[in-house]
Amino acid sequence: MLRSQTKLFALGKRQLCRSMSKSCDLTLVEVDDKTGIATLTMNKPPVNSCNLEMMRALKDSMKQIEGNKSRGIILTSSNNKVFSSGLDLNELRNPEQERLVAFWKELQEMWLTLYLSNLPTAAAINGHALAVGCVMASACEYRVMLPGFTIGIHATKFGYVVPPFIVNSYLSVLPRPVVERALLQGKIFSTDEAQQINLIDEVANSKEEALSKCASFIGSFAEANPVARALTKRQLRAEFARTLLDEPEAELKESLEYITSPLFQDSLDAYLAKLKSKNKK
Ligand SMILES: CCCC/C=C/CC(=O)SCCNC(=O)CCNC(=O)[C@H](O)C(C)(C)COP(=O)(O)OP(=O)(O)OC[C@H]1O[C@@H](n2cnc3c(N)ncnc32)[C@H](O)[C@@H]1OP(=O)(O)O
Repeated sequence: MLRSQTKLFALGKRQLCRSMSKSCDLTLVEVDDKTGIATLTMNKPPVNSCNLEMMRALKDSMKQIEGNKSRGIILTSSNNKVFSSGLDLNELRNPEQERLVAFWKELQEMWLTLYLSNLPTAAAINGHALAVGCVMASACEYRVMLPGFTIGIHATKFGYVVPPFIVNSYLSVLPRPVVERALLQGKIFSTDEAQQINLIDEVANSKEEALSKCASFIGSFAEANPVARALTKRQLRAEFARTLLDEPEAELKESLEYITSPLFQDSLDAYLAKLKSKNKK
């Protein structure tokens, strides 16, 4: 570990995850030695779907970055077509109770860790960002997206009643009437549409440019006291995180009841069949 870190230091980069546990394969963390900004790359082929292990890896990586006194986090993907395809739908289909409980708790914790991170956060959206993929991007403080991709929360299209913390992720970025219409329609936005409604802040023409714009955003806090910044952010965001901070068990119970209902399971079956059949044509 020490030897590879030293070598990477010499190249001007610190790579944190090199020889860590297996979960690190799902995420890669690289800290720029000059700026102190960490790039957290989702790395779960084929489409960065979030299963239990992926969400645990994301949460652990974010905690590791915070503990390492980095100056900010840029969330991105190693797949140049897909930022994240959202929750792994296989986790929701005919789930085994114990795993489903662990899965949902991990989603709650991963979202809280990102949404309330002490550090400035930015998403370099270098591919489609669907459902929880969009939720993760919205939980960041800044979003830069590449052209020609899509972003949105389309849960109502496959029979899911959107939980309050996911609604709040949107509400912290978009005005209420826009959120209401987008969620009820299950609207997926193109990059241009997302920029028009301010779901994203900027468009970049390459991943490098997106990362650089995210780094500039994080750099804009150079003059702010990190503790004052972090506490003010927490204060501003606490209201939207309230359900999960105060009553995670109630939210868990409600979500589990819904996920295991025949109504949801039937819709999910139909949706998954459609998704799979696309590749057989
Ligand atoms: C219950 C929660 C509360 C409400 C919130 C909902 C949260 C969620 O996040 S649910 C997840 C919803 N996500 C989706 O509906 C995304 C579906 N995927 C796609 O539209 C496309 O895969 C893509 C645009 C992301 C990428 O397209 P591309 O052509 O590059 O890849 P594919 O050939 O479609 O996919 C490859 C492979 O991966 C499987 N897959 C894709 N997404 C998921 C997923 N979310 N969970 C599980 N599996 C997924 C897809 O079926 C393909 O599998 P096969 O190779 O076996 O056919």
